[in-house]
Amino acid sequence: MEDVVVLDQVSKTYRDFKLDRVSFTIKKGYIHGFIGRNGAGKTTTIKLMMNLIHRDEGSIRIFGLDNREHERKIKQRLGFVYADNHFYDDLTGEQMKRVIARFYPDWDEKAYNRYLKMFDLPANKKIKHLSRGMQMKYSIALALSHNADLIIMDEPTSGLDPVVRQEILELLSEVIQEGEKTVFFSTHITSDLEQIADFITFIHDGRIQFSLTKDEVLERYTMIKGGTDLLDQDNRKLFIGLRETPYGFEGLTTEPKLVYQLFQDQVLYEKPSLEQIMLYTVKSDKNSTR
Ligand SMILES: Nc1ncnc2c1ncn2[C@@H]1O[C@H](COP(=O)(O)OP(=O)(O)OP(=O)(O)O)[C@@H](O)[C@H]1O
Repeated sequence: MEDVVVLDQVSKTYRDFKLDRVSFTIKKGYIHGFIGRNGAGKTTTIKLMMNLIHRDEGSIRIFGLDNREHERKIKQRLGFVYADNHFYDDLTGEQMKRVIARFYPDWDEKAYNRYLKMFDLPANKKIKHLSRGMQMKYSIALALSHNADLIIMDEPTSGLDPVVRQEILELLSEVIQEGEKTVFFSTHITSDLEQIADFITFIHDGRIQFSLTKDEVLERYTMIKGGTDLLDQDNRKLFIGLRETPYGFEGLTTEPKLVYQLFQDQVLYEKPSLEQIMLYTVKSDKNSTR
């Protein structure tokens, strides 16, 4: 598998936050999701990749090139979609397109018109008069129309209704079908990733918790449910995170075989959702830093 992006030990310190030695790779031809809570460091990481802010340490290579030394060359092959509308509000879609198209020798007018139609986007309406969903679709259409090999998006589906979100997810799946293009996007919406992501990187408090294929993530963790009377000081250590109620406990583990040796059929073994994995991993982190 070819690496499109390689982050190696990338750090950035703000007054109250440190992005701490972040390393992961993005593989060509796949959809790669980037999850984490508010303030975990997703936007900071993306800004570093886009060379919008300067890293303190580490290296970032995109298409095999250093992202600072070869910024222009890289950006010709890259489509970047922001969470908020960064277009000139008073321009119409058509006027905006003319501004953007000039920057890209590979601009594909036919593709642009096809995406406008596919997304049902009016070309002659002022951008400020488009809904949020439409603005997002418009940004994606622009990114795709200059034939970008890599699309990077910061929270593309947040604040959108389920129908528009689904349309965008389907489009992204279509984009990678031929194996030439790569999509990387950050989100809080784990169900979007369950649906379409091939790879998932999870960041918490400025540190990467894991960067794996979706199948590896789902195989790694097991959710155990049973009565709280089964728990003692020792076997609690088998769980990454535990939630106890008067009716029983629910715990996430990466050691289902050890749990089975102890509890066998006294507990239930279930596949966790990505959301549960995120919640329980974060919880355990809180406990360990107390
Ligand atoms: N320019 C800055 N100066 C100081 N602190 C900053 C700056 N930019 C971001 N931060 C801090 O860095 C932390 C990480 O922010 P970041 O925007 O990367 O998180 P995020 O994971 O994208 O969150 P969200 O999901 O809410 O967008 C936050 O605590 C934020 O306050």
